[in-house]
Amino acid sequence: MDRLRLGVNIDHVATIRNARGGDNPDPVRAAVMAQEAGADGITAHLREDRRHIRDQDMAAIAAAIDIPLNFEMAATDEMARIALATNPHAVCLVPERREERTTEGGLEVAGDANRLTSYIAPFRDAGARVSLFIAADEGQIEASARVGAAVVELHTGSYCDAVAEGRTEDAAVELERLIAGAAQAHDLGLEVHAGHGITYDSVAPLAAIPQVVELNIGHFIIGEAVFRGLHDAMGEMRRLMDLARRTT
Ligand SMILES: CC(=O)[C@@H](O)[C@H](O)COP(=O)(O)O
Ligand SMILES: NCC(=O)COP(=O)(O)O
Repeated sequence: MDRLRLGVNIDHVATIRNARGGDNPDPVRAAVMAQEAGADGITAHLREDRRHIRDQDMAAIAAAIDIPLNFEMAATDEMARIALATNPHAVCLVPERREERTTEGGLEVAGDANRLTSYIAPFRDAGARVSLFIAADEGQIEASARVGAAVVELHTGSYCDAVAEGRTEDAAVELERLIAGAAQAHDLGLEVHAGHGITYDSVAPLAAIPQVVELNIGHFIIGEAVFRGLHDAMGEMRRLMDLARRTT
């Protein structure tokens, strides 16, 4: 199997910065360090409420890195304007609710297919790969192919929560859902990514799904970097990913 790509999400460096205001710690520096430490891409989520990444961060990250930038955002007109001006390698459309603590559930694609088809078109024309952050649900996967996305990123949050909370039966059910979803998406011609809530404890079974070519991981890596540095935190994740890939 090909080497699995590791996209590092640096949102939560900005969360720490914003807790105090000012400029430190700088998410742009984190993006450059992650690149130096072997990240295959940088993911950043410009939320509508700007709770972590801000507009100027996105432009600065895009200018500072040489690896692909995956611009996560809600499918709004405001975000389309900003993202098209930033010219990212990829945009990943995610559902957003201001009251949520973190991204809950996947994007509703099946029920919003006409609007999303038109929304995606200018990104495709601009050469950006469009990814949809969805639950591993048959109808949403089928709709993602229909609206013209190139990529789906399967939401791994429920699986990772079950692993973290020791709910092994739930974890097994969620993992089966992700395995089936990855196969379906791949058969429909979609590139398959996965992400959300991934830790050292939950990464291996996800990395072993053969159709998954990229994992996007942020919160855990940034937290772990507090204790062991970004290079080591990423290195351990890389090691676990490569090991799982080799042993399948
Ligand atoms: C879509 C996704 O999974 C990430 O962008 C994540 O949402 C970032 O962290 P927050 O949800 O805490 O903003
Ligand atoms: N799209 C998922 C992502 O970028 C990382 O999510 P998390 O690891 O911060 O939960």
